[in-house]
Amino acid sequence: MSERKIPKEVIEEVERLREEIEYHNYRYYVLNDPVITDEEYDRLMRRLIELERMYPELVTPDSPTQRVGGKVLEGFKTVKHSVPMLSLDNTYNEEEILEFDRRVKKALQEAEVEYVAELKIDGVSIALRYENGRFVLGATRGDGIEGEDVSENVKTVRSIPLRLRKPVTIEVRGEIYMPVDEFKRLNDEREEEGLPPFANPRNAAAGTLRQLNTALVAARRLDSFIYYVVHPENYGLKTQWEALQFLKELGFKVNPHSRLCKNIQEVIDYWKEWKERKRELDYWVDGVVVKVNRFDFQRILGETSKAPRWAIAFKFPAEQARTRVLDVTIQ
Ligand SMILES: NC(=O)c1cnc(OC2CCCC2)nc1N
Repeated sequence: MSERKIPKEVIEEVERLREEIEYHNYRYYVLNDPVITDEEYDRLMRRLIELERMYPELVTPDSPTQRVGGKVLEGFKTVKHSVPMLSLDNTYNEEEILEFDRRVKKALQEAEVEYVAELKIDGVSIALRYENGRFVLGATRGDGIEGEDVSENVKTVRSIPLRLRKPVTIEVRGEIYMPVDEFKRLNDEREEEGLPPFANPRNAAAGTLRQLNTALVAARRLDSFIYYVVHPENYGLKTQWEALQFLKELGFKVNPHSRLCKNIQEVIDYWKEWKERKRELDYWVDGVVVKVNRFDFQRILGETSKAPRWAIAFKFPAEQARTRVLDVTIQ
């Protein structure tokens, strides 16, 4: 069949709808500050779905219509990480975090070292690749060297942009998590269906990302926080704090509670504050991730095969297992 000529105004309308819909996804899911009603948003999406159905050759992998899922995959391809996805060593108390600070200062021969303190989101690590600002790959951590290509499922996470606000080629990393109220709703649903409940939001997020039916993933509300730029020097970034700002400018959802600390004492103060305040959050956190702020210092400190020497997890005390039975006070 000869190539059907698609009217220019159709191509223009499709492109405009894509930009507009992705902009509203950004406003709603990243900024939590929508500027149109749900009805207006649905009307835009329905119009784009209709045009893509009339002209399937116009569909692109980064079209917002791909966010509603509908594919059932055979399996996930394996993908090699550009640089290993490292894990974190753990510390559990002030004495151990002070020891980390001493080790860092000794290796750097520095008297003062700035840190970035970030809430440790209890979710699933994810690597995201973009080419000229367009989403091309989402991969799980796997064994740190290789992960699974879960791109089709990642596209359903509304806070993960399909197109960046700058046309950069970049890889970023972060956490995909399930908000607590979605976790509760999902477990209620599973109980009604006679399915076993998920033990915690992390397992629920991991289990969802492993689904081969993307419509099912789209029906569950996963969210994200991005915290890492691969090869930050390629973008003129000198510190982790600058990297977090850059990620925000690109359109990623970045955790608003991260704090630049001028010394380890401020890190300890931050940890003490959030050990108490974490109940205010609608996602689970299991501690604080402490990172040396300057990238030149990170390069000097380097990594072991498993974890960086320039970052560490400062865990909150484990909560005693929540008893389902209400505490009964003896009258
Ligand atoms: N769960 C988190 O919130 C989290 C995890 N990891 C990192 O940093 C990686 C970057 C290099 C080693 C650890 N930061 C975080 N905030």
